[in-house]
Amino acid sequence: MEAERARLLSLAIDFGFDETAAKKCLDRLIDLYGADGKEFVTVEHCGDDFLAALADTMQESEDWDDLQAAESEARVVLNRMFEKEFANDAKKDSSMHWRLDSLDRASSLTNDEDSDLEVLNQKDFLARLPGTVDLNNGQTHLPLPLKEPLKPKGGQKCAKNGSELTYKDERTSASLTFEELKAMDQMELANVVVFGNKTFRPLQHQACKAAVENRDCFVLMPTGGGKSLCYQLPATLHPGITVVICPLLSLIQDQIFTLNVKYGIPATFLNSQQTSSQSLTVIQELRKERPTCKLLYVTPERIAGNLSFMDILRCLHQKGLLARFVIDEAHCVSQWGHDFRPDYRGLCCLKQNFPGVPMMALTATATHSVRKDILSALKIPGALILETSFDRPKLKYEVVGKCRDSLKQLGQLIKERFNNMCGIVYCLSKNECVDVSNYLNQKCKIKTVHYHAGLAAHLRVNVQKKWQTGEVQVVCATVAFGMGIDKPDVRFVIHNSMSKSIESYYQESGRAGRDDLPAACVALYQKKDFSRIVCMLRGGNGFNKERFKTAMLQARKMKEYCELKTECRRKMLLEHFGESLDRHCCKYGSSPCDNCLKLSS
Ligand SMILES: Nc1ncnc2c1ncn2[C@@H]1O[C@H](COP(=O)(O)OP(=O)(O)OP(=O)(O)O)[C@@H](O)[C@H]1O
Ligand SMILES: [Mg+2]
Repeated sequence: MEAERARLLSLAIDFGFDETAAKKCLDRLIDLYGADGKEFVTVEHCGDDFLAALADTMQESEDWDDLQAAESEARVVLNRMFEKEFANDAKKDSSMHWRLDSLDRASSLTNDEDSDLEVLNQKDFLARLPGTVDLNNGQTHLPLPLKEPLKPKGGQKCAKNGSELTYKDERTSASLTFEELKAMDQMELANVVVFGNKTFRPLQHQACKAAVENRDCFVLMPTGGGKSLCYQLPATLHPGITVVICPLLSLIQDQIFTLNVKYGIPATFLNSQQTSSQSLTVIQELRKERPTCKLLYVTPERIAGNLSFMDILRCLHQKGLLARFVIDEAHCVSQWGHDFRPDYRGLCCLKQNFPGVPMMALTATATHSVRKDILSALKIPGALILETSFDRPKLKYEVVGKCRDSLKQLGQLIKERFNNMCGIVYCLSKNECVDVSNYLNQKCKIKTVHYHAGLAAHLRVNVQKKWQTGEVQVVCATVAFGMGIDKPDVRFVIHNSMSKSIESYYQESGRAGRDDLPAACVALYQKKDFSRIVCMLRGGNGFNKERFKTAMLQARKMKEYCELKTECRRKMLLEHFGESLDRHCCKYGSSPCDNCLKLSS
């Protein structure tokens, strides 16, 4: 008993809990188990329960962030977009078009009655671009892009099994010649003309092709790898509607805006929080003989067990207009994933009810067991699996032990290594981001702003704008910052507190270096942060014992990452996702992790 007591105490201390509080809590636990249950008081039997009880007894001084606030704001924004659109529609007597005059060119390709690209041959297609191409004159150039012109980029590399794929000059303000356009297939042309991309990124073309061939497929690509295009492009080529299941309103908001406003592709949404008149308008559109919208975004609870929605899908299917189901952020399907959502489990009904309708599932974070679970839950065991390496070779992974004055340490780190560079500092709670931001501003004269889900929507937009335009250097944020944020030149992501899982860490740190230039991912670590994670997991909405255990396992793995002494951090991250890496690739690569760097020096 004494030996177990000592083990449990050392477990608590190892996880950063205060020793006196741990002793008290352990005495209570031993009392609870009583004389008969003594043999069960072991680390193996009740280690997690002990840590959980300990977390419960700790003073709740932190304001944990959750995505609820961001979600309700997104609902308001979506509602506004919706109302505005339909107010305009009443005037122009058309439906489901979010047109912008400046994007008429794109709209004319996708919104017109007979606009499905498949019915157009290449010549027709080009001829429909107003005043841009003289088909009798091979020299004429088609001006790009429909999106904001971006400067040509350096080659971005993606290594898979030793082979290197390079993608460069992704979007360019340079024009393409007629010859170049003529040599393109239908998908390449749509990529250029509708989406403003010069080339496909690795696997995008294969994924689009699989979709066009109506195959079920599972796409695994790193964060920011370009998964959306894999289903948005085929949606513009196919007749009918692509139904996209997306877990968060904030992600839907971002996609709806991009599709309608940037690309001129009509897209709409249904969620359980719309007013009945709003959903009725969408439903009427869907029930039309020939609906205009090409993509329909829905949240998962809209599908599972919803008979009226199933009926709408059935009607679309009967008319041959149900093009595809897309499950974005598919890791939410799996209980073993880092972001399990019970409603995603109900998506099995899609294949059951519509076996002939192809399905595409996409994620950036799935271990091998999660993948298997996703495929079986969605009932697509034979899906074509398309995966690129999760490696981000230009990201330098490091862990720095926190000193006593950790804020000073953070300020110095930014000043010395990332002076005037753009970055994100991730914090665990709302009050932590406010404190860190204030300290960096006042004591270190680093221009920062804070961001969490509790800020009003207009403040959040403001913060994002200031950071995006470079008016401030650093955002101190909770995990609420990141969804839909796609800034290319983030040079560093520092975790001021440990992430709750390897998956979250990979996603959050992956916001660095999207321009494929070197960037640093630094985790500041101290044991105490683990106990904060335990408190957060205990306090989370909809606490559930089983999920707590899974979350604890995930957090432990993250702790292991932070405590690696000599092993390669990149290797551990990749192995977590089932990918093997020869350590030499990190050690002799362009951005070795801190441990590999130590080895070579
Ligand atoms: N072929 C391409 N050429 C140039 N830019 C591209 C291409 N494909 C996608 N992009 C751009 O890359 C960015 C990231 O794309 P997207 O949001 O689809 O990534 P994602 O894989 O869904 O990332 P996340 O895992 O964060 O959701 C977007 O700005 C998108 O416009
Ligand atoms: Mg995405």
